Amino acid sequence: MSLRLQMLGTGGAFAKKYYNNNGLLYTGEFTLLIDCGITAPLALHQLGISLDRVDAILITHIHGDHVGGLEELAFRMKYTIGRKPVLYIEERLVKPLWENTLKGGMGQDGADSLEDYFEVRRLTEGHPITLCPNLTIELIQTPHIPGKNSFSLYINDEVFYSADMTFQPELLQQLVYRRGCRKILHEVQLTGPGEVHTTLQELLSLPKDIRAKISLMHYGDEMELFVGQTGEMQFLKQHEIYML
Ligand SMILES: O=c1ccn([C@@H]2O[C@@H]3COP(=O)(O)O[C@H]3[C@H]2O)c(=O)[nH]1
Ligand SMILES: [Zn+2]
Ligand SMILES: [Zn+2]
Repeated sequence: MSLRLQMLGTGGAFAKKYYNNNGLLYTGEFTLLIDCGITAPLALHQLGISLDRVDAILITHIHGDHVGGLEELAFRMKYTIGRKPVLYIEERLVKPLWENTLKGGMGQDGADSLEDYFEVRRLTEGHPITLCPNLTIELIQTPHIPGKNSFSLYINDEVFYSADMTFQPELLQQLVYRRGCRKILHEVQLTGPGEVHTTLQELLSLPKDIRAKISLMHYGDEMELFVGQTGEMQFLKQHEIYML
């Protein structure tokens, strides 16, 4: 069965209408949660998806809209389901995720590491890993904020899912023209000066054949004002299921 993607949310860090930009990737036999932000537990609840149906979580980087739901998810798994969630995480994110984000709430009763709550599967950038027979993911490090590691995903050697990142036209061209990338799910900042994100104006400067492969996500609450102004690029919609 081919891959399907359902976004629990498609909003940027401060968006209220569209929830955090977190997605469920379905292979038919395996379900991966890509990022688990503050709104992820509520979004799963509203969709009627129990935590038990999530086989693994993968995080792209450490910001609240991407990891802020991990405490609730792991506590509920521990105390109500009795199972540790599988967590795919780039090796350089392990320490900061525990020491700087989760330890304050979850360090208790002798629990003092990420492994006390998760089945941790460490990833290395540039080394693809097969999560199940028809799902392979390669992490590609992409610039976001100086000093903060952030990793985009290259799925099954043909679909690019951007983490939060600044505009990287050479990477997008290399993926499309040299690696056969046929779909790009890309974050976008609609207003203001980008700085730590990729702006709509920057994406509009890409060649038309690349724009035609892009769907937009991680946008602000003003999204509707921009419908019709994004060229060939379409906004991903929350909850809709897309074939990848
Ligand atoms: O140097 C900085 C650092 C952060 N921020 C904001 O904080 C948000 C954190 O989540 P995000 O990465 O989805 O989006 C970020 C931006 O909205 C910023 O504008 N400039
Ligand atoms: Zn974000
Ligand atoms: Zn971020």
